[in-house]
Amino acid sequence: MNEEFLERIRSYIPDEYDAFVKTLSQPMYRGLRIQTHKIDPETFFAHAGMRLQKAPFSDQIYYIDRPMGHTIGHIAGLFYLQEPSASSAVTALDVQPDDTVLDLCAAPGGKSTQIADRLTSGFLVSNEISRHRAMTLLSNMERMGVMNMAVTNLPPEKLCEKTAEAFDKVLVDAPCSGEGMMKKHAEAADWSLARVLTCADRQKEILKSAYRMLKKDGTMVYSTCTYAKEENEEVIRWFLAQYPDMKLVPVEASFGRPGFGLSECRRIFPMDGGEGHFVAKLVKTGGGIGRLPIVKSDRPDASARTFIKQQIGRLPAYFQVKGSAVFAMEHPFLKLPALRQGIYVGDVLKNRFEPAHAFYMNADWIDAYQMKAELNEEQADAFYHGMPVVLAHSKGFTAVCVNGYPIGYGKSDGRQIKNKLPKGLRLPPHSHIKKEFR
Ligand SMILES: C[S@@+](CC[C@H](N)C(=O)[O-])C[C@H]1O[C@@H](n2cnc3c(N)ncnc32)[C@H](O)[C@@H]1O
Repeated sequence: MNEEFLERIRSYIPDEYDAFVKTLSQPMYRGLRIQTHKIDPETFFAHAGMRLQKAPFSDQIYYIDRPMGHTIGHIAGLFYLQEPSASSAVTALDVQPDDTVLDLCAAPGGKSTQIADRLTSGFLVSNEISRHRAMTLLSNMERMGVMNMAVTNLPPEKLCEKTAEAFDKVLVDAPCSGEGMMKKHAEAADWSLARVLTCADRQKEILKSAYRMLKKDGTMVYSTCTYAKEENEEVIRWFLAQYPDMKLVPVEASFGRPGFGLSECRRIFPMDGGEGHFVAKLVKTGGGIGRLPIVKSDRPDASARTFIKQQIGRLPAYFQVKGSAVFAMEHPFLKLPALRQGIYVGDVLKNRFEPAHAFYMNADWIDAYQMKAELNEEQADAFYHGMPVVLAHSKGFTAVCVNGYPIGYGKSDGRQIKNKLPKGLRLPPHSHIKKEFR
């Protein structure tokens, strides 16, 4: 481990330095956050046949001691695997069900899916500057079944041209030197002060745009997964000096410990039960109140409307049609260049409608799907390898479920269900769905 880095940690927490060093040779904390829009914790634990120990950073985050990807629960979007202390930032944001929220640095989506789990009539814009990472963000939003959202792939300064003062809540989970993730990422172990300072400059630039997008009386949370003061308290001090109408308020939480010299903030070290996070909460006392740029709803082709009514018994309030593709949600669509808005319902093709995988993953429609084929573990494993499933079922498109939770969809001919799982989501031949958390 880099000596200069360790010396800095010693200067931060002299009394706990030995305890900190000891944590560096221990395994990383792993967390599992239940997506309550899909499943309540009691039902989840009943299916899992076990209990997990709660972590202190948010309501639904638990410790796990083994990898939990490739399990049915994960594939169905019943939970998100998240470093436990990373869930602290959204706790501090205190999202209300009808909030309009911006997650400015959102990929791969741990905090965005956590925010979405707090919203009902509200709306989430999840932005990610890197195209590649934005695609991962989108696939996680689909897996977790988030509907009232836009995934954008814009530099913050471009996004704020379209959405000035439009958000009640803004999360800036800033790119950082990642000192708290050194055990996980080799590049974070390649520590240098120059890198810390470069990150601090970038964080300040991002905050300038974040400020512009926050409404008067809106709340901003700034977070990092690094211990460096230059990227944490010093960035906040700079921000408060630049924008006197931003007021630092206490993160009212029992996790972690106060920031260095800024007691309103929280710092989490590995001795506090997570790999490491910094969280600051600010309120904007000046400025104005803007609006999201909304567009009129489209009217999709009759084949799409008939299909949706058959499948979920009603029509969502808003649609967008782009070429053959139909998207839906319960919030108006935005005039914004986005990778995705709403749920991708499917495509109007010649004489028929072809649904999309995302249509069947919607967290809000789990009880609404009229066609559900229930698979056992063996059938689910075959399905996830792209195979057809031999199962008597009424003809037509159907959600394919385990314990009532969709993991994808297929088309039944009465005796067999043709597999419609997108190729990119299929498991390689030699790996298998793990039996736990089904
Ligand atoms: C700490 S990660 C975000 C993690 C995410 N919030 C989560 O919970 O899954 C920071 C993100 O900021 C993005 N980023 C990098 N440079 C940026 C910039 N100049 N403006 C905005 N975002 C940037 C990175 O690509 C990265 O995905």
